[in-house]
Amino acid sequence: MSFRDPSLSASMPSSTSLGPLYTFPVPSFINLSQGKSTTWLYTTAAIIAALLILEQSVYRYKKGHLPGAKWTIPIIGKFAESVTPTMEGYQKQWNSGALSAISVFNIFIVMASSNEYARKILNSPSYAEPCLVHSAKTVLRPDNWVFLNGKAHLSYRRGLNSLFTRRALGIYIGIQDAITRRHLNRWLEDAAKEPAPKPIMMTARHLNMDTSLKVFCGKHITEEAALEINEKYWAITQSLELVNFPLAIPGTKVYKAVQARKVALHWLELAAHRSKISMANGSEPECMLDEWVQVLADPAYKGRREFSDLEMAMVLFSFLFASQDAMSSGLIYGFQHLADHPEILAKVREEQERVRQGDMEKPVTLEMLDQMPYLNAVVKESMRVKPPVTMVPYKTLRAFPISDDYTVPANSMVIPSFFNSMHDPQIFPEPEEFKPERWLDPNGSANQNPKNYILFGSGPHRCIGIEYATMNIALVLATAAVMMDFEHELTPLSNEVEIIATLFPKDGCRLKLTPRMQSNN
Ligand code: HEM
Repeated sequence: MSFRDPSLSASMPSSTSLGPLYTFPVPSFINLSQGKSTTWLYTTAAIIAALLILEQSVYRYKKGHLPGAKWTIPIIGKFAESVTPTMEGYQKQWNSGALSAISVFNIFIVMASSNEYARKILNSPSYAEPCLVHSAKTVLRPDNWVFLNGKAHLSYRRGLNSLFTRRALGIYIGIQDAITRRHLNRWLEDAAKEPAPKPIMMTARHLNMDTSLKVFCGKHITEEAALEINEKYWAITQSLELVNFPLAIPGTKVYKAVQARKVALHWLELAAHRSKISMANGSEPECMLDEWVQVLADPAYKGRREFSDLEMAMVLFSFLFASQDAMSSGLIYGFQHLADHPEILAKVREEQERVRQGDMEKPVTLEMLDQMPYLNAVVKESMRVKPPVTMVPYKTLRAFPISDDYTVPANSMVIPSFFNSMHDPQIFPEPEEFKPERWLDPNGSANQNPKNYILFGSGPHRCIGIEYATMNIALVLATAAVMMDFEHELTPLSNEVEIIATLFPKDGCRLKLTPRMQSNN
Protein backbone atom coordinates (compact mmCIF):
# COMPACT_ATOMS: atom_id res chain seq x y z
CA MET A 1 0.00 0.00 0.00
CA SER A 2 1.41 3.39 -0.95
CA PHE A 3 1.68 5.96 1.81
CA ARG A 4 0.26 8.43 -0.71
CA ASP A 5 -2.96 6.45 -1.05
CA PRO A 6 -5.62 9.23 -0.71
CA SER A 7 -8.28 6.84 0.56
CA LEU A 8 -6.00 5.99 3.44
CA SER A 9 -5.47 9.57 4.58
CA ALA A 10 -9.14 10.38 4.04
CA SER A 11 -10.13 7.67 6.48
CA MET A 12 -7.74 8.83 9.15
CA PRO A 13 -9.75 11.32 11.20
CA SER A 14 -12.84 9.16 11.69
CA SER A 15 -10.82 6.11 12.60
CA THR A 16 -8.74 7.50 15.42
CA SER A 17 -9.83 6.76 18.97
CA LEU A 18 -8.67 9.86 20.77
CA GLY A 19 -11.37 9.98 23.44
CA PRO A 20 -14.76 11.70 23.62
CA LEU A 21 -14.00 14.25 20.93
CA TYR A 22 -14.12 11.52 18.32
CA THR A 23 -16.79 9.23 19.73
CA PHE A 24 -19.63 8.46 17.37
CA PRO A 25 -22.98 6.89 18.21
CA VAL A 26 -22.65 3.18 17.41
CA PRO A 27 -25.80 1.66 15.89
CA SER A 28 -27.20 -1.00 18.19
CA PHE A 29 -27.06 -3.69 15.45
CA ILE A 30 -23.29 -3.48 15.47
CA ASN A 31 -21.84 -5.84 17.97
CA LEU A 32 -19.64 -3.89 20.44
CA SER A 33 -16.53 -6.07 20.24
CA GLN A 34 -16.59 -5.93 16.44
CA GLY A 35 -16.84 -2.12 16.66
CA LYS A 36 -13.84 -2.00 18.97
CA SER A 37 -11.71 -4.14 16.72
CA THR A 38 -12.68 -2.03 13.71
CA THR A 39 -11.65 1.08 15.61
CA TRP A 40 -8.32 -0.54 16.53
CA LEU A 41 -7.80 -1.52 12.95
CA TYR A 42 -8.38 2.04 11.73
CA THR A 43 -6.23 3.45 14.51
CA THR A 44 -3.34 1.16 13.70
CA ALA A 45 -3.66 1.90 10.00
CA ALA A 46 -3.70 5.63 10.72
CA ILE A 47 -0.60 5.42 12.91
CA ILE A 48 1.26 3.38 10.30
CA ALA A 49 0.23 5.80 7.57
CA ALA A 50 1.36 8.76 9.67
CA LEU A 51 4.71 7.11 10.36
CA LEU A 52 5.20 6.30 6.70
CA ILE A 53 4.42 9.88 5.72
CA LEU A 54 6.78 11.11 8.41
CA GLU A 55 9.50 8.78 7.15
CA GLN A 56 9.17 10.12 3.63
CA SER A 57 9.01 13.74 4.77
CA VAL A 58 12.14 13.37 6.91
CA TYR A 59 13.98 11.71 4.02
CA ARG A 60 12.93 14.44 1.59
CA TYR A 61 13.87 17.14 4.06
CA LYS A 62 17.33 15.65 4.71
CA LYS A 63 18.00 14.96 1.04
CA GLY A 64 17.26 18.53 0.02
CA HIS A 65 18.36 19.08 -3.58
CA LEU A 66 20.82 16.15 -3.70
CA PRO A 67 20.41 13.57 -6.44
CA GLY A 68 18.81 10.35 -5.25
CA ALA A 69 15.41 8.67 -5.27
CA LYS A 70 12.57 11.13 -4.59
CA TRP A 71 10.95 8.65 -2.23
CA THR A 72 12.53 5.95 -0.14
CA ILE A 73 11.11 2.42 0.00
CA PRO A 74 9.17 2.35 3.28
CA ILE A 75 11.18 1.05 6.24
CA ILE A 76 13.87 -0.87 4.37
CA GLY A 77 14.98 1.79 1.88
CA LYS A 78 17.73 0.48 -0.42
CA PHE A 79 18.31 -2.56 1.78
CA ALA A 80 18.07 -5.07 -1.06
CA GLU A 81 20.86 -3.32 -2.98
CA SER A 82 23.05 -3.10 0.10
CA VAL A 83 22.81 -6.88 0.65
CA THR A 84 24.00 -7.72 -2.85
CA PRO A 85 26.00 -4.68 -3.88
CA THR A 86 27.31 -4.44 -7.43
CA MET A 87 29.99 -2.21 -8.92
CA GLU A 88 27.49 -1.08 -11.53
CA GLY A 89 25.05 -0.03 -8.80
CA TYR A 90 27.73 1.87 -6.91
CA GLN A 91 29.04 3.51 -10.07
CA LYS A 92 25.55 4.65 -10.96
CA GLN A 93 25.24 6.22 -7.52
CA TRP A 94 28.72 7.85 -7.62
CA ASN A 95 28.12 9.22 -11.08
CA SER A 96 24.75 10.68 -10.13
CA GLY A 97 26.53 13.56 -8.37
CA ALA A 98 29.52 14.56 -6.25
CA LEU A 99 27.09 14.22 -3.34
CA SER A 100 24.04 11.97 -3.53
CA ALA A 101 21.53 10.59 -1.05
CA ILE A 102 20.08 7.18 -0.16
CA SER A 103 18.39 5.68 2.85
CA VAL A 104 18.71 2.16 4.26
CA PHE A 105 16.56 1.19 7.23
CA ASN A 106 16.00 4.86 7.93
CA ILE A 107 19.71 5.53 8.14
CA PHE A 108 20.17 8.58 5.97
CA ILE A 109 23.30 8.19 3.86
CA VAL A 110 25.20 10.77 1.81
CA MET A 111 27.65 9.34 -0.72
CA ALA A 112 30.56 11.62 -1.57
CA SER A 113 32.16 10.59 -4.84
CA SER A 114 34.40 13.54 -5.72
CA ASN A 115 37.95 13.83 -4.45
CA GLU A 116 37.25 17.17 -2.83
CA TYR A 117 34.30 15.97 -0.76
CA ALA A 118 35.86 12.60 0.09
CA ARG A 119 38.95 14.32 1.49
CA LYS A 120 36.88 16.92 3.26
CA ILE A 121 34.99 14.23 5.18
CA LEU A 122 38.14 12.31 6.08
CA ASN A 123 39.81 15.50 7.29
CA SER A 124 36.95 16.95 9.36
CA PRO A 125 37.17 14.98 12.61
CA SER A 126 35.05 17.50 14.49
CA TYR A 127 32.14 16.83 12.10
CA ALA A 128 32.53 13.17 11.14
CA GLU A 129 34.21 10.03 12.47
CA PRO A 130 34.59 6.51 11.07
CA CYS A 131 31.74 4.18 11.94
CA LEU A 132 32.73 1.08 9.96
CA VAL A 133 29.98 -1.36 9.07
CA HIS A 134 27.32 -2.16 11.64
CA SER A 135 28.73 -5.55 12.64
CA ALA A 136 32.32 -4.31 13.16
CA LYS A 137 31.87 -3.28 16.79
CA THR A 138 30.47 -6.65 17.75
CA VAL A 139 33.13 -8.53 15.82
CA LEU A 140 36.13 -6.46 16.94
CA ARG A 141 34.77 -5.81 20.48
CA PRO A 142 33.61 -2.28 21.32
CA ASP A 143 36.74 -1.68 23.46
CA ASN A 144 39.07 -2.11 20.48
CA TRP A 145 41.31 0.93 19.95
CA VAL A 146 40.03 1.46 16.39
CA PHE A 147 36.82 2.88 17.82
CA LEU A 148 38.67 5.68 19.60
CA ASN A 149 38.37 9.17 18.19
CA GLY A 150 39.82 12.63 18.73
CA LYS A 151 42.74 13.03 21.13
CA ALA A 152 42.44 9.54 22.62
CA HIS A 153 42.75 8.05 19.12
CA LEU A 154 45.65 10.28 18.21
CA SER A 155 47.71 9.40 21.24
CA TYR A 156 46.98 5.64 21.01
CA ARG A 157 47.85 5.61 17.35
CA ARG A 158 51.09 7.53 17.95
CA GLY A 159 52.22 4.62 20.13
CA LEU A 160 51.52 2.17 17.31
CA ASN A 161 53.50 4.09 14.69
CA SER A 162 56.68 2.52 16.09
CA LEU A 163 55.47 -0.84 14.71
CA PHE A 164 55.80 0.43 11.15
CA THR A 165 59.17 2.22 11.19
CA ARG A 166 61.75 1.36 8.55
CA ARG A 167 63.68 -0.58 11.18
CA ALA A 168 60.57 -2.67 11.96
CA LEU A 169 59.78 -3.16 8.25
CA GLY A 170 63.36 -4.39 7.82
CA ILE A 171 62.56 -7.23 10.25
CA TYR A 172 59.21 -8.02 8.63
CA ILE A 173 60.48 -8.27 5.06
CA GLY A 174 62.64 -11.31 5.87
CA ILE A 175 59.61 -13.11 7.30
CA GLN A 176 57.46 -12.09 4.34
CA ASP A 177 60.04 -13.39 1.89
CA ALA A 178 60.32 -16.79 3.61
CA ILE A 179 56.57 -17.33 3.99
CA THR A 180 55.91 -16.24 0.41
CA ARG A 181 58.43 -18.71 -1.02
CA ARG A 182 57.03 -21.50 1.12
CA HIS A 183 53.47 -20.85 -0.09
CA LEU A 184 54.37 -20.33 -3.74
CA ASN A 185 56.34 -23.60 -3.71
CA ARG A 186 53.24 -25.28 -2.34
CA TRP A 187 51.13 -23.69 -5.11
CA LEU A 188 53.55 -25.17 -7.64
CA GLU A 189 53.51 -28.61 -6.02
CA ASP A 190 49.71 -28.62 -6.10
CA ALA A 191 49.72 -27.42 -9.70
CA ALA A 192 52.10 -30.25 -10.63
CA LYS A 193 49.55 -32.73 -9.27
CA GLU A 194 46.56 -30.98 -10.87
CA PRO A 195 47.76 -28.79 -13.76
CA ALA A 196 44.34 -27.37 -14.76
CA PRO A 197 43.79 -23.66 -13.92
CA LYS A 198 42.44 -23.09 -10.43
CA PRO A 199 41.09 -19.98 -8.68
CA ILE A 200 43.68 -18.39 -6.41
CA MET A 201 41.07 -16.66 -4.26
CA MET A 202 41.46 -18.87 -1.19
CA THR A 203 45.13 -19.79 -1.62
CA ALA A 204 46.10 -16.12 -1.88
CA ARG A 205 44.01 -15.32 1.20
CA HIS A 206 45.82 -18.08 3.08
CA LEU A 207 49.21 -16.76 1.98
CA ASN A 208 48.26 -13.31 3.25
CA MET A 209 46.95 -14.56 6.55
CA ASP A 210 50.00 -16.72 7.18
CA THR A 211 52.31 -13.82 6.33
CA SER A 212 50.44 -11.42 8.61
CA LEU A 213 50.38 -13.85 11.53
CA LYS A 214 54.08 -14.64 11.22
CA VAL A 215 54.99 -10.96 10.82
CA PHE A 216 52.90 -10.06 13.85
CA CYS A 217 53.78 -13.01 16.10
CA GLY A 218 56.88 -14.74 14.64
CA LYS A 219 57.75 -17.92 16.51
CA HIS A 220 55.23 -17.05 19.24
CA ILE A 221 52.38 -18.49 17.19
CA THR A 222 52.24 -22.17 16.25
CA GLU A 223 51.47 -23.56 12.79
CA GLU A 224 48.26 -25.13 14.15
CA ALA A 225 47.12 -21.80 15.61
CA ALA A 226 47.84 -19.98 12.33
CA LEU A 227 45.90 -22.65 10.42
CA GLU A 228 42.93 -22.48 12.77
CA ILE A 229 42.76 -18.67 12.55
CA ASN A 230 42.95 -18.86 8.76
CA GLU A 231 40.15 -21.43 8.56
CA LYS A 232 37.85 -19.48 10.85
CA TYR A 233 38.59 -16.02 9.44
CA TRP A 234 36.30 -16.38 6.42
CA ALA A 235 33.34 -16.12 8.83
CA ILE A 236 34.59 -12.65 9.76
CA THR A 237 34.85 -11.52 6.14
CA GLN A 238 31.33 -12.74 5.50
CA SER A 239 29.94 -10.76 8.40
CA LEU A 240 31.10 -7.44 6.96
CA GLU A 241 27.91 -6.53 5.17
CA LEU A 242 26.70 -2.94 5.27
CA VAL A 243 23.61 -4.03 7.18
CA ASN A 244 23.43 -7.26 9.15
CA PHE A 245 21.02 -9.00 11.51
CA PRO A 246 21.76 -6.91 14.60
CA LEU A 247 21.97 -9.62 17.29
CA ALA A 248 24.84 -12.11 17.46
CA ILE A 249 22.59 -15.12 18.09
CA PRO A 250 23.63 -18.67 17.07
CA GLY A 251 23.32 -19.25 13.36
CA THR A 252 23.81 -15.63 12.33
CA LYS A 253 26.87 -14.45 10.40
CA VAL A 254 27.83 -12.08 13.19
CA TYR A 255 27.69 -14.90 15.75
CA LYS A 256 30.01 -17.04 13.66
CA ALA A 257 32.36 -14.08 13.25
CA VAL A 258 32.42 -13.49 17.01
CA GLN A 259 33.36 -17.16 17.57
CA ALA A 260 36.18 -16.77 15.03
CA ARG A 261 37.40 -13.60 16.75
CA LYS A 262 37.49 -15.43 20.11
CA VAL A 263 39.74 -18.12 18.63
CA ALA A 264 42.03 -15.52 17.04
CA LEU A 265 42.25 -13.43 20.21
CA HIS A 266 43.09 -16.51 22.27
CA TRP A 267 46.11 -17.33 20.11
CA LEU A 268 47.22 -13.71 19.72
CA GLU A 269 47.04 -13.17 23.48
CA LEU A 270 49.19 -16.23 24.06
CA ALA A 271 51.68 -14.94 21.49
CA ALA A 272 51.89 -11.57 23.29
CA HIS A 273 52.59 -13.41 26.55
CA ARG A 274 55.34 -15.49 24.96
CA SER A 275 56.91 -12.46 23.29
CA LYS A 276 57.16 -10.63 26.63
CA ILE A 277 58.93 -13.62 28.18
CA SER A 278 61.26 -13.99 25.21
CA MET A 279 62.23 -10.30 25.25
CA ALA A 280 62.68 -10.32 29.03
CA ASN A 281 65.18 -13.14 28.45
CA GLY A 282 67.21 -10.87 26.20
CA SER A 283 66.19 -12.14 22.74
CA GLU A 284 66.54 -9.95 19.65
CA PRO A 285 63.21 -8.78 18.14
CA GLU A 286 62.03 -11.15 15.42
CA CYS A 287 58.45 -9.98 14.81
CA MET A 288 56.05 -7.09 15.41
CA LEU A 289 55.22 -8.16 18.97
CA ASP A 290 58.90 -8.37 19.90
CA GLU A 291 59.52 -4.96 18.35
CA TRP A 292 56.62 -3.53 20.33
CA VAL A 293 57.79 -5.03 23.63
CA GLN A 294 61.29 -3.70 23.00
CA VAL A 295 60.07 -0.18 22.18
CA LEU A 296 58.00 -0.11 25.38
CA ALA A 297 61.06 -1.12 27.42
CA ASP A 298 63.29 1.56 25.87
CA PRO A 299 64.11 4.18 28.58
CA ALA A 300 63.76 6.92 25.93
CA TYR A 301 60.17 5.86 25.13
CA LYS A 302 57.69 8.49 26.34
CA GLY A 303 54.27 6.85 25.89
CA ARG A 304 52.27 4.38 27.99
CA ARG A 305 54.36 1.35 28.89
CA GLU A 306 51.90 -1.20 30.18
CA PHE A 307 49.85 -3.16 27.66
CA SER A 308 48.12 -6.33 28.80
CA ASP A 309 48.45 -9.43 26.61
CA LEU A 310 44.79 -9.06 25.66
CA GLU A 311 45.18 -5.42 24.66
CA MET A 312 48.14 -6.27 22.44
CA ALA A 313 46.14 -9.11 20.96
CA MET A 314 43.26 -6.74 20.18
CA VAL A 315 45.61 -4.35 18.37
CA LEU A 316 47.01 -7.20 16.26
CA PHE A 317 43.49 -8.38 15.58
CA SER A 318 42.54 -4.87 14.41
CA PHE A 319 45.46 -5.08 11.95
CA LEU A 320 44.25 -8.45 10.68
CA PHE A 321 40.74 -7.09 10.38
CA ALA A 322 41.91 -4.01 8.47
CA SER A 323 44.28 -5.87 6.21
CA GLN A 324 43.20 -9.41 5.40
CA ASP A 325 40.51 -8.58 2.85
CA ALA A 326 42.17 -5.47 1.42
CA MET A 327 45.57 -7.14 0.99
CA SER A 328 44.02 -10.26 -0.55
CA SER A 329 42.08 -8.14 -3.01
CA GLY A 330 45.20 -6.15 -3.93
CA LEU A 331 47.20 -9.32 -4.39
CA ILE A 332 44.66 -11.24 -6.45
CA TYR A 333 44.12 -8.34 -8.83
CA GLY A 334 47.90 -7.91 -8.99
CA PHE A 335 48.20 -11.49 -10.28
CA GLN A 336 45.33 -11.00 -12.69
CA HIS A 337 46.70 -7.75 -14.12
CA LEU A 338 50.19 -9.20 -14.61
CA ALA A 339 48.86 -12.38 -16.18
CA ASP A 340 46.71 -10.36 -18.59
CA HIS A 341 49.64 -8.09 -19.58
CA PRO A 342 52.63 -10.31 -20.47
CA GLU A 343 54.61 -7.30 -21.74
CA ILE A 344 54.37 -5.72 -18.28
CA LEU A 345 55.21 -9.02 -16.56
CA ALA A 346 58.31 -9.25 -18.75
CA LYS A 347 59.42 -5.80 -17.54
CA VAL A 348 58.90 -6.83 -13.92
CA ARG A 349 61.10 -9.89 -14.55
CA GLU A 350 63.78 -7.79 -16.24
CA GLU A 351 63.96 -5.53 -13.21
CA GLN A 352 64.08 -8.54 -10.86
CA GLU A 353 67.00 -10.05 -12.78
CA ARG A 354 68.84 -6.76 -12.59
CA VAL A 355 68.32 -6.03 -8.90
CA ARG A 356 68.78 -9.64 -7.76
CA GLN A 357 71.86 -9.91 -10.00
CA GLY A 358 70.71 -13.28 -11.24
CA ASP A 359 70.45 -14.79 -7.73
CA MET A 360 66.74 -15.55 -7.48
CA GLU A 361 67.10 -17.32 -4.15
CA LYS A 362 68.46 -14.21 -2.48
CA PRO A 363 65.92 -12.86 0.06
CA VAL A 364 64.60 -9.44 -0.89
CA THR A 365 65.57 -6.55 1.41
CA LEU A 366 64.13 -3.06 1.77
CA GLU A 367 67.15 -1.68 -0.07
CA MET A 368 66.47 -4.03 -2.98
CA LEU A 369 62.80 -2.98 -3.06
CA ASP A 370 63.96 0.65 -3.26
CA GLN A 371 65.68 -0.27 -6.51
CA MET A 372 62.50 -1.66 -8.09
CA PRO A 373 60.57 1.40 -9.31
CA TYR A 374 58.81 -0.58 -12.03
CA LEU A 375 57.48 -3.14 -9.55
CA ASN A 376 56.29 -0.34 -7.27
CA ALA A 377 54.52 1.31 -10.21
CA VAL A 378 52.83 -2.02 -11.02
CA VAL A 379 51.51 -2.37 -7.47
CA LYS A 380 50.34 1.24 -7.35
CA GLU A 381 48.62 1.00 -10.71
CA SER A 382 46.99 -2.35 -10.03
CA MET A 383 45.36 -1.00 -6.87
CA ARG A 384 44.36 2.21 -8.65
CA VAL A 385 42.50 0.27 -11.34
CA LYS A 386 40.83 -1.98 -8.75
CA PRO A 387 40.99 -0.18 -5.41
CA PRO A 388 40.52 -2.86 -2.71
CA VAL A 389 38.64 -0.42 -0.47
CA THR A 390 36.28 1.68 -2.54
CA MET A 391 34.71 3.60 0.36
CA VAL A 392 34.70 3.95 4.14
CA PRO A 393 31.56 4.70 6.14
CA TYR A 394 31.75 7.73 8.45
CA LYS A 395 28.99 9.22 10.59
CA THR A 396 28.30 12.87 11.25
CA LEU A 397 28.60 14.00 14.86
CA ARG A 398 26.74 17.22 14.14
CA ALA A 399 25.33 19.10 11.15
CA PHE A 400 28.19 19.15 8.62
CA PRO A 401 28.17 22.06 6.11
CA ILE A 402 30.00 20.07 3.47
CA SER A 403 29.36 22.48 0.60
CA ASP A 404 28.04 26.00 0.11
CA ASP A 405 24.56 24.73 -0.57
CA TYR A 406 24.28 21.49 1.40
CA THR A 407 24.62 20.51 5.05
CA VAL A 408 24.69 16.82 5.97
CA PRO A 409 22.35 16.41 8.95
CA ALA A 410 23.76 15.21 12.28
CA ASN A 411 23.71 11.43 12.88
CA SER A 412 23.77 10.60 9.19
CA MET A 413 26.12 8.21 7.50
CA VAL A 414 28.45 9.97 5.10
CA ILE A 415 30.52 7.77 2.82
CA PRO A 416 33.64 9.07 1.09
CA SER A 417 34.06 6.97 -2.04
CA PHE A 418 37.46 6.59 -3.62
CA PHE A 419 36.74 5.06 -6.99
CA ASN A 420 36.04 8.25 -8.96
CA SER A 421 39.14 9.98 -7.53
CA MET A 422 41.29 7.17 -8.88
CA HIS A 423 39.46 6.94 -12.19
CA ASP A 424 39.42 10.64 -12.98
CA PRO A 425 40.25 10.81 -16.73
CA GLN A 426 41.84 14.26 -16.35
CA ILE A 427 44.46 12.81 -14.04
CA PHE A 428 44.55 9.20 -15.20
CA PRO A 429 43.87 9.24 -18.97
CA GLU A 430 42.21 5.96 -20.04
CA PRO A 431 41.43 5.31 -16.39
CA GLU A 432 40.31 1.68 -16.88
CA GLU A 433 43.63 0.72 -18.51
CA PHE A 434 46.41 -0.89 -16.49
CA LYS A 435 49.40 1.36 -17.27
CA PRO A 436 52.19 1.27 -14.67
CA GLU A 437 54.17 3.67 -16.87
CA ARG A 438 51.96 6.55 -15.78
CA TRP A 439 53.73 6.41 -12.39
CA LEU A 440 57.24 6.54 -13.84
CA ASP A 441 57.14 10.14 -15.01
CA PRO A 442 57.56 12.43 -11.96
CA ASN A 443 55.98 15.27 -13.97
CA GLY A 444 53.07 13.19 -15.24
CA SER A 445 49.53 13.98 -14.05
CA ALA A 446 49.38 10.86 -11.80
CA ASN A 447 52.41 11.90 -9.77
CA GLN A 448 51.48 15.57 -9.86
CA ASN A 449 48.13 14.88 -8.18
CA PRO A 450 48.93 12.71 -5.14
CA LYS A 451 45.70 13.78 -3.44
CA ASN A 452 43.77 11.74 -6.01
CA TYR A 453 45.50 8.51 -4.97
CA ILE A 454 43.24 8.18 -1.96
CA LEU A 455 43.46 4.39 -1.77
CA PHE A 456 44.52 4.37 1.89
CA GLY A 457 42.25 7.19 3.05
CA SER A 458 43.38 10.55 4.36
CA GLY A 459 43.49 12.49 7.63
CA PRO A 460 43.71 11.17 11.20
CA HIS A 461 42.47 7.65 10.35
CA ARG A 462 44.60 7.18 7.24
CA CYS A 463 45.75 3.57 6.96
CA ILE A 464 48.58 2.84 9.37
CA GLY A 465 49.87 -0.12 7.35
CA ILE A 466 50.53 1.55 3.97
CA GLU A 467 54.23 0.73 3.63
CA TYR A 468 53.79 -2.73 5.04
CA ALA A 469 50.86 -3.46 2.69
CA THR A 470 52.51 -2.18 -0.48
CA MET A 471 55.81 -3.87 0.27
CA ASN A 472 54.05 -7.19 0.88
CA ILE A 473 52.07 -7.11 -2.35
CA ALA A 474 55.21 -6.06 -4.25
CA LEU A 475 57.25 -8.84 -2.71
CA VAL A 476 54.71 -11.58 -3.45
CA LEU A 477 54.21 -10.48 -7.07
CA ALA A 478 57.96 -10.17 -7.67
CA THR A 479 58.68 -13.58 -6.15
CA ALA A 480 55.88 -15.19 -8.14
CA ALA A 481 57.14 -13.49 -11.32
CA VAL A 482 60.55 -15.09 -10.95
CA MET A 483 59.40 -18.48 -9.63
CA MET A 484 56.53 -19.30 -11.95
CA ASP A 485 54.67 -18.71 -15.14
CA PHE A 486 51.02 -17.96 -14.60
CA GLU A 487 48.48 -18.23 -17.32
CA HIS A 488 45.08 -16.67 -16.74
CA GLU A 489 42.07 -18.71 -17.83
CA LEU A 490 39.66 -16.02 -18.96
CA THR A 491 36.04 -16.75 -18.14
CA PRO A 492 32.95 -14.57 -18.63
CA LEU A 493 33.30 -13.69 -14.93
CA SER A 494 36.98 -12.69 -14.95
CA ASN A 495 36.22 -9.02 -15.46
CA GLU A 496 33.11 -9.00 -13.31
CA VAL A 497 33.62 -7.63 -9.81
CA GLU A 498 32.40 -9.41 -6.70
CA ILE A 499 32.14 -7.24 -3.61
CA ILE A 500 32.90 -9.25 -0.45
CA ALA A 501 34.00 -6.47 1.89
CA THR A 502 36.58 -5.61 -0.82
CA LEU A 503 36.75 -6.23 -4.58
CA PHE A 504 37.51 -9.61 -6.16
CA PRO A 505 37.21 -11.02 -9.69
CA LYS A 506 33.99 -13.04 -9.70
CA ASP A 507 35.72 -16.23 -10.86
CA GLY A 508 38.44 -15.96 -8.18
CA CYS A 509 41.20 -15.46 -10.84
CA ARG A 510 41.82 -18.88 -12.38
CA LEU A 511 45.54 -19.40 -12.95
CA LYS A 512 47.51 -22.24 -14.48
CA LEU A 513 50.86 -22.32 -12.70
CA THR A 514 54.10 -23.83 -13.95
CA PRO A 515 57.62 -23.56 -12.56
CA ARG A 516 59.82 -21.15 -14.42
CA MET A 517 63.33 -21.50 -15.73
CA GLN A 518 64.72 -18.66 -13.65
CA SER A 519 67.48 -17.41 -15.88
CA ASN A 520 65.39 -16.42 -18.92
CA ASN A 521 62.74 -13.74 -19.12
C1 HEM B 1 46.08 -2.99 0.30
C2 HEM B 1 45.95 -2.98 1.58
C3 HEM B 1 45.22 -1.94 2.40
C4 HEM B 1 44.32 -0.98 2.00
C5 HEM B 1 43.82 -0.69 0.59
C6 HEM B 1 43.92 -0.26 3.19
C7 HEM B 1 43.04 0.80 3.20
C8 HEM B 1 42.63 1.46 4.35
C9 HEM B 1 41.68 2.53 4.38
C10 HEM B 1 40.96 3.10 3.17
C11 HEM B 1 41.52 2.91 5.67
C12 HEM B 1 40.57 4.00 6.19
C13 HEM B 1 41.29 5.32 6.16
C14 HEM B 1 40.49 6.53 6.56
O1 HEM B 1 39.43 6.40 7.21
O2 HEM B 1 40.94 7.63 6.21
C15 HEM B 1 42.39 2.09 6.47
C16 HEM B 1 42.51 2.19 7.83
C17 HEM B 1 43.30 1.34 8.58
N1 HEM B 1 44.16 0.38 8.12
FE1 HEM B 1 44.46 -0.13 6.21
N2 HEM B 1 44.58 -0.79 4.26
C18 HEM B 1 45.38 -1.81 3.83
C19 HEM B 1 46.23 -2.58 4.59
C20 HEM B 1 46.43 -2.45 5.95
C21 HEM B 1 47.40 -3.18 6.72
C22 HEM B 1 48.40 -4.17 6.16
C23 HEM B 1 47.24 -2.79 8.03
C24 HEM B 1 47.99 -3.23 9.26
C25 HEM B 1 48.95 -4.10 9.30
C26 HEM B 1 46.17 -1.83 8.06
C27 HEM B 1 45.71 -1.21 9.19
C28 HEM B 1 44.75 -0.22 9.20
C29 HEM B 1 44.24 0.38 10.42
C30 HEM B 1 44.61 -0.01 11.84
C31 HEM B 1 43.33 1.37 10.03
C32 HEM B 1 42.54 2.30 10.94
C33 HEM B 1 43.44 3.48 11.28
C34 HEM B 1 42.86 4.45 12.27
O3 HEM B 1 41.65 4.45 12.48
O4 HEM B 1 43.65 5.24 12.81
N3 HEM B 1 45.70 -1.64 6.78
N4 HEM B 1 43.07 1.21 5.64
